[in-house]
Amino acid sequence: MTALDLHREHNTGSVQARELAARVKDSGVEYLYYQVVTLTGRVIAKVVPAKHLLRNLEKGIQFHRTAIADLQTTRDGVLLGGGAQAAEFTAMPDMDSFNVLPWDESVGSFFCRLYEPEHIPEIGGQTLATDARSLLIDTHRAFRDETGLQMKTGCEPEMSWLGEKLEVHVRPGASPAYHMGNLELMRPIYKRVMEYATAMGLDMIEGDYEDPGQLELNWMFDQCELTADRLMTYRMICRQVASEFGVQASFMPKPTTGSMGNGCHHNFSLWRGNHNVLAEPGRRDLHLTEIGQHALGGVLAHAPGSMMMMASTVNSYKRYWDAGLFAPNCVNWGMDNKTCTVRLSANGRLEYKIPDASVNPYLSHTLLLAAMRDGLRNKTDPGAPDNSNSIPATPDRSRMLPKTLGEAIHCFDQDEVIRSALPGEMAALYRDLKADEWARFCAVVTDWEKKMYMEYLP
Ligand SMILES: NC(=O)CC[C@H](N)C(=O)O
Repeated sequence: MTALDLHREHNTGSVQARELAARVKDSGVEYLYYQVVTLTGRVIAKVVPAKHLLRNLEKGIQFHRTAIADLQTTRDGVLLGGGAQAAEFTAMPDMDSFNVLPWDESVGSFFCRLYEPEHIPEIGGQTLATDARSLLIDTHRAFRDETGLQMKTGCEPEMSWLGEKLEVHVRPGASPAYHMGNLELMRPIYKRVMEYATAMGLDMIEGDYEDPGQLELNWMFDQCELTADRLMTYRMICRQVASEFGVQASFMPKPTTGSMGNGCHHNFSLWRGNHNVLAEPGRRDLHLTEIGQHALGGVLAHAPGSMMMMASTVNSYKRYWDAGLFAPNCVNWGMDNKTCTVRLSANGRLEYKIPDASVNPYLSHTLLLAAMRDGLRNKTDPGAPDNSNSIPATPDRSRMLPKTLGEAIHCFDQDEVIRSALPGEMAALYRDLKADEWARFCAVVTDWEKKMYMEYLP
């Protein structure tokens, strides 16, 4: 049986399938979005009238891959799906991802997993090698099988809301963070986002205003694959709310020079059943168990190698250059130390601060699992916690994180554990996309250069 057969069997034969069909029928949903997340974290979709649900659960939805550069697969260097072969791929809906759009309850949605179509010899019915969402689900399952542990995470997406009416005055030398007046300015927006998010299954827990226009809203931590889906849903909600209010919602990692960047810190913990193995039960002083230290050791050892995916755009790196604005720039960890790459933020919870708001959460979580598995296997020592209370402007070279996308590509190439955490074709495609992005950026003459050099006379 292929992976596609198994998915189909589940979508057609199970009690869940019958219940879902009844639920969709009763819900008044008339249209369904079949959503696919691409390698660079875009959501693409097809819409189908809901009366075809049973057919779609069985046969899936076909997408023409040549139109989707960030999902392309090749075989022996030849584009699969190009030319005469024109192989579409099959997107199979995950039934438990069903949701209804709160802003138009006649529309429902699913997230899908992707498969090679059945007629392609040898690989027909296998998972599409470039499907990061499937990769996370499979990697987490393998991690559980090997270690007996599962990863729970909570993401902290920061983002910028831009619009004339949202501009705030910042007194020179002061920070607008937590300012009540600023939060009030955002009230209609955060209320609408939280209303939609709650309706779509996110258990909202808190929110705050940070730098000008920057809002962070959090929801409850959960299994890592659910958190990843919810981050995608959250971004879609923000886009919708922005259009309702005529403003712009941006997840750009560093929208303004000199202001804080938009991070997306990942808080993670490891669980055996109901027990969080990062902490000793009942112990109150801040501590990290031996198993937690090994997992952390892996995360730190592979932080440079995974940065191409954690901070995946040219712009991402501007966040780390501004020492003092709480984005890390070297490989270190600390006990409740906000300047570090990983912070033990509470007993049982590690906060990984490299990922930014544009991250593909399926890739970031996959790489966290791969790095932790390596740390657990090798009992990697994370070193002593860093007690210094500032981000070094010039960190010790041996502990430096890559400071450009170009350097991050190089670090990825050097890290066998991280490269092999992705199927070969996915690693190659992602690297190509990023190398192309970096090369195109390097060729652009910026305003900064013009200001610096246009008038320069020796
Ligand atoms: N609240 C904070 O710790 C700020 C984080 C910071 N905005 C970042 O880029 O990661």
